[in-house]
Parts: sequence; structure tokens; C-alpha cells
Amino acid sequence: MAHKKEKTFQFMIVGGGIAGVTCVEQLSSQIPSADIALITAGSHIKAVTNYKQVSKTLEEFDVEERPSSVLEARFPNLTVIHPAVKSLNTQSHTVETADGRVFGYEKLCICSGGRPKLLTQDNPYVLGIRDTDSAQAFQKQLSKAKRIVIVGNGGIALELVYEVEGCEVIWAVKDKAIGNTFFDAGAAQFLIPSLEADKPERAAPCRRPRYTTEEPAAGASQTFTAGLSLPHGLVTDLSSFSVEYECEVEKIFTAEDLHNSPQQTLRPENGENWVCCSDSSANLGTWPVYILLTNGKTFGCDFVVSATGVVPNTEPFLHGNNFALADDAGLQVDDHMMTSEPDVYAAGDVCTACWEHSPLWQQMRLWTQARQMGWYAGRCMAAHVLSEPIELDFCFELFSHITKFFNYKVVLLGKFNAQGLGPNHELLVRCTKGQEYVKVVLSGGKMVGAVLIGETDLEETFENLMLNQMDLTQYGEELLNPNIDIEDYFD
Ligand SMILES: Cc1cc2nc3c(=O)[nH]c(=O)nc-3n(C[C@H](O)[C@H](O)[C@H](O)COP(=O)(O)OP(=O)(O)OC[C@H]3O[C@@H](n4cnc5c(N)ncnc54)[C@H](O)[C@@H]3O)c2cc1C
Ligand SMILES: NC(=O)C1=CN([C@@H]2O[C@H](COP(=O)(O)OP(=O)(O)OC[C@H]3O[C@@H](n4cnc5c(N)ncnc54)[C@H](OP(=O)(O)O)[C@@H]3O)[C@@H](O)[C@H]2O)C=CC1
Repeated sequence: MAHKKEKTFQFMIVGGGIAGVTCVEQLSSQIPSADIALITAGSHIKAVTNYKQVSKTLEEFDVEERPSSVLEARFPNLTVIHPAVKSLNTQSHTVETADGRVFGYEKLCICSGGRPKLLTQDNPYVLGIRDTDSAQAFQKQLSKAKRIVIVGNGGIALELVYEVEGCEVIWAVKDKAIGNTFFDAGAAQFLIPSLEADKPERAAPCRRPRYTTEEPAAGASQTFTAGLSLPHGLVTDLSSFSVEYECEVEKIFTAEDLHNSPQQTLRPENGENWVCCSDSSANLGTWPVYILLTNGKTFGCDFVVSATGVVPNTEPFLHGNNFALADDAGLQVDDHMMTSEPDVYAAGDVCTACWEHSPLWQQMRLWTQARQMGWYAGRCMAAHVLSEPIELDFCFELFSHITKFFNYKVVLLGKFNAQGLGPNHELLVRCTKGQEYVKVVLSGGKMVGAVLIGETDLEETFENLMLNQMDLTQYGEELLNPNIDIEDYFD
């Protein structure tokens, strides 16, 4: 670093997402006199609003983007610095920003988040969604699209397939059921009818008609075809929605690529006759981009959404240091959120929790965990400066997540998908179509996980049963008997 150091801060945080902002808030409240810098790439920061502690470990809040000046107004000792960090030198305890300024730190917390793990880089027809800018780019493209293909089976895909309207959606998933990151095939089956129903908030006239469903055969696609006879002039696009199960992407190519290799024969997609490009060139070039799946089908579309997870954002600014990285490329952190480099902490999507986890907790890259890690990292940084002891926070005892999919409240607790339990577990399921889906995971007679979809009101009781690890063997299936008030039962 050739430039002169402008100033050294006692605490420096890189990244204005949930983790970074919560870390700033925590440090500022613990050591109000501390000199803190927040260096972030954009002009806006992410703020937690309407925070609500639902139970011992479950929390709910909204996330809002706000100008970073709002944070500076709240904390007089905070300096927000733009633009992004270009490089970090852990030996000299300095960072250099993209505009060439150099700042020193005593303790640093890296909260640079993650970026979409795209199917392919630099293809303008393959979009990832990460932040406001990419969401706006997606919306712009969507407004003109007739058909899109969504690849991936996690949170973003689940949200998109429910929200996208007015265009045909083909959803390609690797698995036998939808939403495998969050639930099992039973829950998927419970949720699928929501894709056919009119959405509660939708005002007439609806842009996507009602759908009828067909059960998928193993490895087949499930198609929801338009089931309404539409009044003339109201809706012109008979859009449809279909899932291609158990397949991955073999190739993404443009019409130009097809012209260049005309002997390439591609199997026809559902209901269309253009794709066998060697003998039917009539429709060649109709779509800007084509996607060939491993089930042999090729779909033309306006663009492909790559909803295939995130990779920790460590490149390129952490190069040249000796950070220990986990298998998922996250910065390894210990139970004090410390990386392998001295005085450097990390929190949120960029890090991988490498302490010995509680048997009922796992890391998932979510808002809640970004907030909890940012908060705990702030506490650890302050405790180290003040030479106070600190123990791993209680929030890492039990995995918990509240969210909404297909307009249902979804609560996930503990090893909700029996993660890491092997065959050594038992499942209890209660399901009322269109109302609720309750799944409990038991291991050795104790409750270790649950998926609660709908207004089940069971989260607090189940959370307690998991935290106290009571032996439930004697209750058997009665645990989910809807006629028993389980809350009173275990009071
Ligand atoms: C489309 C989408 C929807 C989601 N929906 C949900 C949901 O409903 N519920 C949920 O729990 N989770 C959701 N998530 C996941 C959640 O957004 C993340 O887990 C969470 O935001 C991670 O927070 P973070 O602070 O670690 O990182 P981020 O929020 O990604 O923030 C990283 C920050 O670092 C900054 N930065 C990056 N590099 C640099 C650099 N070199 N120098 C300076 N600053 C830098 C960025 O500008 C940004 O401000 C969603 C994710 C996506 C992409
Ligand atoms: N409401 C909520 O809680 C929401 C949370 N999020 C979070 O935001 C982050 C980003 O979301 P998202 O991108 O959906 O990530 P997720 O990690 O949730 O899901 C990624 C999905 O893509 C699959 N996948 C990975 N690589 C490929 C590939 N090459 N081909 C086909 N499928 C692939 C994964 O399968 P496999 O697991 O088998 O690798 C997984 O099903 C996640 O951390 C997610 O938890 C996002 C939206 C909503």
C-alpha cells in the first residue's frame, strides 16, 4: 500500500448489510466512546426494523435499506466510509478503499456478505438476485418476458415461483420435490396447491390464470396448465407453470450458437415443435436464450434465473492474507467470531461457523443468523478490548427460522430436515390440507427438529421440548394429536 494512512480506528467494520450494521450498533452501545468506521460499497445500509423476539430463540424482523447517513446520525462516533475496500493487509492492520485511501484499524470485522453462485458468469441472459440493484434489473427484464426458466430449489426460487406473474415459468430442480433446502417432500406436496390457487393479495383482473395440477411421475415434470376460460380481451397470455424435477443444467446457449452448429439435435420441449434445430429452423431464434437440461429437454426463454445459492464474498479484497477458508469458501470463524488472522473477526454470509456446533444448530445463510452473528461479533470485539470473558451466545443453541413461503407462515426448528441424523430418527407428521403441515423429528425419543407450516401455534412448546430434551417416548403419536392442547400438556 503506497498511500499514506489517513486515520486508525479502534473498530472497523467492512460491509453495511445486516451483519455489519448490527455489529456497529452493538459496539456503539457497549463502548459509546469508541471510534468506529463502517466501510461499505453502496450508499445504503440494511437496517433491522420491527424486531420482535417471538420466543427464546425465534425472532422476527423486517429488513429495510436506508441511507448510511441515518446510521451516522444515530452514532456520533461512527464514520461511514465509501467506496468498497479494495485490499486488506492484516499485517499492517490497514485497508485500502477503491479510491486509494488507506485506513488503519485495531480490530476489524469483515461482514461483506455473499454473492450469487451463478450457473455461468458473464452471460447477460443468466440473472442472479442479490440486492436492490439486481432485483430491479430482474424486474425490468421480467416486465418484457414471456417465459423464464428458474434454476435452483432454495429460498429465492420458492419466492419467485410464487410471486412472478404474467409470464410462463419453468422451474428446474435437482431434487424429487420442491424446496429441498427448507423442507421435505411431504411439505412440498402440502404447498404445491398454493401455486394453483389465486393469491390472496391479487386484485382482479389477474394476469396469471388459475391452474390445474397433475401429479408428477418419478423423474417427470409436473405441469400446471391454465384452467380458466378467459373472457375475450382480458388476459391474452395463457401462461403456465411447470416443474422439471431431478434435472440439472447441461448447457445454456443462444440462437446464434444453434445456427453455428446446425447438426445439433435437441429434443422438443413440452407442446412446442421448434427445437429439433437440424430440421425445423422456422422458429429458430425465437428466444434470446436456450437451456438444455440433463433430462434431455431444451427450453427457449427470455432469461434464466440462477437461484443456485451464494458464495461468501471474499474476492478479491482479501487476497494476499492467510485466512483459513472452510469447504464452502467462507472465512472460518471460531466461537468468538475470530478468523485465523489476528484482530480480524467475521460475521454473516461471508463466514463459516467452525466451532463445535450445538447438536440442534446449523449454519444457514439467513437474515436472522447475519443479525445474530453481527451482534455476537460486536460483543466479542468489545469484550476482548475490555478484557471481559465471553461465552458463545444462547442463540446458537437451537436453529430457528421464521419465514413465509407461498403465503404460509413457516417455522423451522433444530434439525428440521433430520440433517446429519442418518437413519437414526423417527418422523411424526400431521397435515390438514390447505391449513397446516406439522412435522416433528425425534431421535432417541427426544424432539430434535420440527417444520411448522401454517398458524400451528406450536413453535414455543416445541422449542421448549427441544431445548430441555425431555424424553417423549411415552407420548408417541399423541404428541401431534390435534385434540390435545399440547401447551397445557407440557406446562
Ligand atoms: C433475493 C434474496 C432474498 C432473501 N430473502 C431472505 C429472507 O426472506 N429471509 C432470510 O432470512 N434471508 C434471506 N436472504 C438471505 C439474507 O439476505 C442474507 O443471509 C443476509 O442478508 C446476509 O447478511 P450479511 O450482512 O452477511 O451480508 P449482505 O446483506 O450481503 O451485506 C454485505 C455488505 O457488504 C458490502 N460489501 C461487499 N464487499 C465489500 C467490500 N469489498 N468493501 C466494502 N463493502 C463491501 C455490501 O455492499 C453489503 O453492504 C435473502 C437473500 C437474497 C439474495
Ligand atoms: N425466506 C427465506 O428464508 C429466504 C432465504 N433466502 C436465502 O438467501 C440465500 C440465497 O438463496 P438461494 O439462491 O435460493 O440459495 P439456497 O442455498 O437457498 O438454494 C440454492 C439451491 O440451488 C441448488 N443448486 C446449487 N447449485 C445448483 C446447480 N448447479 N444446478 C441446479 N441447482 C443448484 C441447491 O441444491 P443443493 O442444496 O442440492 O446444492 C439449492 O436447492 C440462501 O442463503 C437462502 O437461504 C433466500 C430467499 C428467501
